[in-house]
Amino acid sequence: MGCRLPRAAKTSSRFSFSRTFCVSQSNMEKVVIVTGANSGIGLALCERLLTEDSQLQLCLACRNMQRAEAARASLLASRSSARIDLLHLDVGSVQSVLSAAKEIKTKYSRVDFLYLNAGIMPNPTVDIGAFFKGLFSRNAINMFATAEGLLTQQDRVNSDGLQEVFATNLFGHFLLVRELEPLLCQPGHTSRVVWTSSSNARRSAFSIEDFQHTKGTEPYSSSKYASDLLSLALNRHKNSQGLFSSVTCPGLVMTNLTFGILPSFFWTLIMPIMWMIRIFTNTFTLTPNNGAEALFWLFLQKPEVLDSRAKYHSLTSGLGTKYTEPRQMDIDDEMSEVFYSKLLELEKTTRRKLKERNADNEAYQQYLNNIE
Ligand SMILES: NC(=O)C1=CN([C@@H]2O[C@H](COP(=O)(O)OP(=O)(O)OC[C@H]3O[C@@H](n4cnc5c(N)ncnc54)[C@H](OP(=O)(O)O)[C@@H]3O)[C@@H](O)[C@H]2O)C=CC1
Ligand SMILES: CC(C)CCC[C@@H](C)[C@H]1CC[C@H]2C3=C(CC[C@]12C)[C@@]1(C)CCC(=O)[C@@H](C)[C@@H]1CC3
Repeated sequence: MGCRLPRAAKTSSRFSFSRTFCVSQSNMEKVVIVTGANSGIGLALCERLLTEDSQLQLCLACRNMQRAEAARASLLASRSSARIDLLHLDVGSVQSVLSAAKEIKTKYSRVDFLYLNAGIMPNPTVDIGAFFKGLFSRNAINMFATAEGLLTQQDRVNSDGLQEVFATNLFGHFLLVRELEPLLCQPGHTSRVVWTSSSNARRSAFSIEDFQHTKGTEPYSSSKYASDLLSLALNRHKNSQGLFSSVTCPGLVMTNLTFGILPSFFWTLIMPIMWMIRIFTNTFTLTPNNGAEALFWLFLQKPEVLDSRAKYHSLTSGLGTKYTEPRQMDIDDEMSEVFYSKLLELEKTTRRKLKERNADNEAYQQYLNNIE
């Protein structure tokens, strides 16, 4: 267990307002990109960031533009002068990541914070038997905090030929970081990448030989462990270029993702119990605002205070006080290094495949044009 951290001294200062952006954006205004910003923890984080720093250039990178518009409208409702851009990004699609990165590079000259928050847990199943067994064991608190042994998911292969959970929760984000390196690694400037991982990330669910988790039934847990490993590797490779990566766990938060685990009437039934459990476990943060605590707290920190081997947990006390606590991750340098090189390999093959696919499509289009 790590120590409880005080709320940091505010590092962001307020500067005169300027409406110009694009490449000419002022050196002082922070550019913050949040993936999966249209709901849940991502949206709550955006609210907190704008409340902290009204000069932010905030970019909501979302798959569903209708929901992104609604999110922007809700953010603007209380902060009409906020500077909020929308960007279409499906992190589960290689083509979409490359196009979005291109757009980011034309819009901004620098990225200060990149929150890699979008995530999925498709077709979850709860092992009710294991739940009741766990409930009366010494492991009960841990079970509520990590869902260990409780949850399985059904994954599938996406149109890029990748496992969907891996592609969305990890690889798309990795590719985005790779594409944005020129904006993230700038001389004399530090930039930050913040992953929304989970306490459900478990070494035993991850295999370096099967890092996409094609064989197991815990792709979510595996993908979150993969983000922990990757963050460590990014720090090793990129700190010297001014890029710092951190990992967070929002705790158990009631969002679309969790509401998708059990039927909604069930959640309504057990909600009073959930609020009671919160008295015994500080990981039941429950509201997106509480869940975003560690993500927001990291925004206020200087890179020098960060621990690349720690996961920053959003916690909420029984009385409702929210705070951030770093806890050491179960990761090792060797595995993170091997994983990093495997990701670089996969990046190469994926880019090559995409090029071939685009060339095939172009040739086919040409053929259609010729016979018309
Ligand atoms: N809720 C919890 O208890 C916990 C959540 N987390 C993590 O927090 C993160 C946010 O989830 P949470 O707020 O809970 O759930 P939500 O479902 O509310 O948010 C998930 C966000 O990710 C977006 N998203 C999903 N797939 C893609 C994609 N392919 N491309 C772009 N965006 C996508 C969703 O957009 P769309 O509207 O298009 O679906 C949505 O905005 C996730 O990474 C999750 O794993 C971690 C620990 C606990
Ligand atoms: C009576 C019922 C069978 C009660 C079932 C409760 C479970 C559905 C929850 C208990 C612990 C929860 C949990 C998560 C999901 C819902 C539970 C399994 C997460 C896995 C959600 C996503 C995360 O990333 C984790 C941090 C959560 C850990 C706890």
